[in-house]
Amino acid sequence: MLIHQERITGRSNASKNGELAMPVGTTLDRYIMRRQNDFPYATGELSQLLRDIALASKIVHREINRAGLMDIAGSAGSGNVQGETQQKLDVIANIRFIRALKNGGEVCAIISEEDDDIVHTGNVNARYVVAIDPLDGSSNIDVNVSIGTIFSIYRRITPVGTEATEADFLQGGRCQIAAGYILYGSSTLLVLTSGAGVSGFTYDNSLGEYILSHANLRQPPVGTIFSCNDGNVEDYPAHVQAYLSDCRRRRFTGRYIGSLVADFHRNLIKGGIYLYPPTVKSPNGKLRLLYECYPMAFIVEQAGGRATNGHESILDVAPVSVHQRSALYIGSAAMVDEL
Ligand SMILES: O=P(O)(O)OC[C@H]1O[C@](O)(COP(=O)(O)O)[C@@H](O)[C@@H]1O
Ligand SMILES: [Mg+2]
Ligand SMILES: [Mg+2]
Repeated sequence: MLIHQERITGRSNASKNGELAMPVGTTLDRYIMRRQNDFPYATGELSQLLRDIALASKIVHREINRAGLMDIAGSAGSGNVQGETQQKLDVIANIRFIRALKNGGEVCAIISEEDDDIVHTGNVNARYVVAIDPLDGSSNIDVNVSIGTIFSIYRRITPVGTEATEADFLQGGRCQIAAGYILYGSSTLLVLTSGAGVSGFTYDNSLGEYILSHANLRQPPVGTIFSCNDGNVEDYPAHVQAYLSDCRRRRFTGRYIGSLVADFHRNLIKGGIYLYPPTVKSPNGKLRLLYECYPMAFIVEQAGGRATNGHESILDVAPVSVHQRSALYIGSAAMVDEL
């Protein structure tokens, strides 16, 4: 069975970049089914996997909305492999996504920001693995600022029926079958790609459904927004500092929410660049290659933007360990090229 057959992309009445022209207002479920029907050999496993992620995100959406009412704000008192203090919602989101993927049956193993090692789901006959950042923007949880979830899906390379290994996760950014993020902001939005364009679905609380609201998202090639933690600028490489002072000279707008998903999404819609260069504290960059950089790079390239670590496209960076970090410069093509 050809991998590409599993991708949820349309070819019959595809728009210019292969993204099937689905009318705004289509439910995520119907969108997934329409894609699947375009591939005679599709088994529905990837479709079900995406539904499982959507389901878990609806539960996390609910938990986030009620966080202030139910003692789930603040630190969980535990740390993760990154040496970061886990927030209670980091742990809750992690449990929710892992449980949904385990019960869904389509995923054999998971790499999560919140777990040191591979989480084996017990579904050894499943053909997909998922790398996930269950809660992105943890520093913003308690202050009611937009946060997110980021995920990346691969087809396993180890034999079905056996336990997955790190090799299944270290295939490289261009082997992602699908990737996406959920933005828990003023509305909850699921943004998704599977290699033929990018679509966004807004969660309608009253229906409990994700509805296609942003068909065929394209990032403006130029923008006037730059997003970085200004407090770290002294650490940045000289050329990055020069680029930022040039942005200021040109009276570009500095916007930094401190949640990658939220900063990325704003720049995807309006045009702009997000930068997290190496710093003294994070000499290899702060963001994690497998479940932050790769999925966002897949999405941005599908939307016409660019992502680099300063030397090469993020999707070409060789993966060597499951929690490895990378510098990230991502956004409007002309701005990243200029940098
Ligand atoms: O506080 P800093 O150093 O600016 O870092 C903020 C960045 O770190 C992150 O919070 C890292 O992600 P997590 O919250 O998932 O650990 C990004 O979302 C954000 O862009
Ligand atoms: Mg993150
Ligand atoms: Mg996180």
